[in-house]
Amino acid sequence: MLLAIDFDHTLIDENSDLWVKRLAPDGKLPDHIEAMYSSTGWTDYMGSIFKYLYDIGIREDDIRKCMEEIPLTEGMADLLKYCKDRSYEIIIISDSNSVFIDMILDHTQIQNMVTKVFTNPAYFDDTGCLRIEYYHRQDWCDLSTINLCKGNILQSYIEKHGQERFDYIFYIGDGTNDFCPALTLKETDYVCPRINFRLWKKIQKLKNPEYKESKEELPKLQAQILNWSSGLDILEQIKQLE
Ligand SMILES: Cc1ncc(COP(=O)(O)O)c(C=O)c1O
Ligand SMILES: [Mg+2]
Repeated sequence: MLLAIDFDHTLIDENSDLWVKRLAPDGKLPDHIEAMYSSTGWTDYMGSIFKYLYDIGIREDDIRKCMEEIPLTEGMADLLKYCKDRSYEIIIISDSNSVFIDMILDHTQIQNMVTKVFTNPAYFDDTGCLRIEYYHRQDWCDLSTINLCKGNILQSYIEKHGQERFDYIFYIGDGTNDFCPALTLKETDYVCPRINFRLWKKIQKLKNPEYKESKEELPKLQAQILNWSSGLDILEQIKQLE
């Protein structure tokens, strides 16, 4: 069994990149930084936010405390613990960054339950400013951001470790950037969209008969769909498969 889990709004119940903005005065960033946001990639935008926070005196400890306030999503700690106890593999694939994810995994004591984290590498430089880099630079997938294609990461992981090792693969996510990995799954796998979030809405639309009859060429989703609002919904399904 392989569990591939998104981070923001999936493992944690917030978006860590948006959450860090509360360290700015009144939670507001200068317009020229906000103007850098792009839905095709937000790594440069986040890099500018980190530089700005550094310039106004925010340091590693402030960022850590800020990250430690973010709650895990309901049922996720139970789901991870159950899977870890059975030696199932758990990977995180996220377009956040390695510093935020490490801080939160350490604080919530789930670091040792996770086999591997795939995300944009980040570090505090010699002056103490948080820096972020692209996970990779990609031009093959227009469902993904330019710096991170989750479908490519998931499939590379499966190929590297051997498809036969995983009787079932669960991909758990919430956002539009989780659609690409969802499309790479087989009929025996499960895509788990968080109810009422963007991935769920996208998949609902795909299954709608009216949309099906339209002439638009539809992406093919082969995996079974397991909608969820708590990690326990996914845990229940895993128990049924055992
Ligand atoms: C600024 C920003 N950070 C992070 C994310 C999502 O990251 P993740 O892949 O961890 O859900 C989004 C999604 O739109 C975003 O806009
Ligand atoms: Mg997400």
